[in-house]
Amino acid sequence: MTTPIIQPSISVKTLSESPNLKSIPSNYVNSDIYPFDFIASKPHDYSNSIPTVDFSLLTSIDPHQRSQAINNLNKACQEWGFFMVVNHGIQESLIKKVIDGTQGFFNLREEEKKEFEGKHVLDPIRYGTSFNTSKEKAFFWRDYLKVFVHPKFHSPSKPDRYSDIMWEYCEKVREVTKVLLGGLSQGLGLEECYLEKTLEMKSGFQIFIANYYPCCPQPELALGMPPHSDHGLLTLIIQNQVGGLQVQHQGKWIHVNALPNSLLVNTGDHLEIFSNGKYKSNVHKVVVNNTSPRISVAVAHGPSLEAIVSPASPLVQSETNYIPMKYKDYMEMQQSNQLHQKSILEQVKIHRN
Ligand SMILES: O=C(O)CCC(=O)C(=O)O
Ligand SMILES: [Fe+2]
Repeated sequence: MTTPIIQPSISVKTLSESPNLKSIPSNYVNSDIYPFDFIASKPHDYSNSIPTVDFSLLTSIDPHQRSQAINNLNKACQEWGFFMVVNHGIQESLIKKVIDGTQGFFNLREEEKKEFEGKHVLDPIRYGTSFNTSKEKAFFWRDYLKVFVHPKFHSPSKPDRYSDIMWEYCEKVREVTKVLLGGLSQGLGLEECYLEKTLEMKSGFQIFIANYYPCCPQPELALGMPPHSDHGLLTLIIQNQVGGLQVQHQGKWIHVNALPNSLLVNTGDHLEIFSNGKYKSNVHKVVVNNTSPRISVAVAHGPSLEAIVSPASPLVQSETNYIPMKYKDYMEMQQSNQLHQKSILEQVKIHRN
């Protein structure tokens, strides 16, 4: 049994707090859209096999250690498109502040959060629910806050100190990303700074995405986020202690059991394009539960919004596999449509038979 349709403009946090909510409104039911056991099935728990990248080895002055770390990173991106970074040097206390500040934001009154609603997908601050309610048949059990933080830093004015915390965290996470991208550039057989220069990373786009997935009375019918890949190059994710992220690997869904204090990293569509298909963007989804709200903060890093991205020329021997496109246009297209698998990447992919 499900409750009748409610207006999509209400946040799922507010909805989940309605007294005696025993079932979800029918317009949040995703189980009709996805195959029967897609949401409720127990995911494979191969968490132990998820690749781990030791960041301290990647920055080691010992060339042997560094080259082993690059091989490891290269393998993780080729085989999974997903890995966990440990020893990254971002303090646990800062990560906690980001999560607590995010909780503080979502705890604001609905009218206060609505001040940050945003009207267009390219508005630098955008609070909302689901992914794109104007295009979706069924909504997702997720509220979000999306903020453009680089090259120009924006932030919501509430709650107190959230802006400072966001700024400090985004600077640090951008530094970590820079090192990872340098390693990946070398993993592709290019110079360490090749990717950074070609994609104009000095004015690279960085977006802070805070996600709130409240407790859900029927988690077997709802989805936090549908299967999708991210735009951009690398997305770095932190979460409260609550799991829910699942990544696709060799056709199976793997539940991500995050190592304490690790950064979870997804490869995005533009890394796939830039590498001419060597590093496939990862498909992931988020499931919800009925015991604890989940908070995650995903910071996505892409080229400059003005960069026209195509496969790196040294990697194109005879065939380019992707049509060049301005990153800004790609992002706008992704954000204005339904989020579904790799549907946007498919539009620039060249299929040969
Ligand atoms: O909540 C998560 O762990 C992942 C969120 C996500 O996939 C996204 O914001 O693109
Ligand atoms: Fe994602």
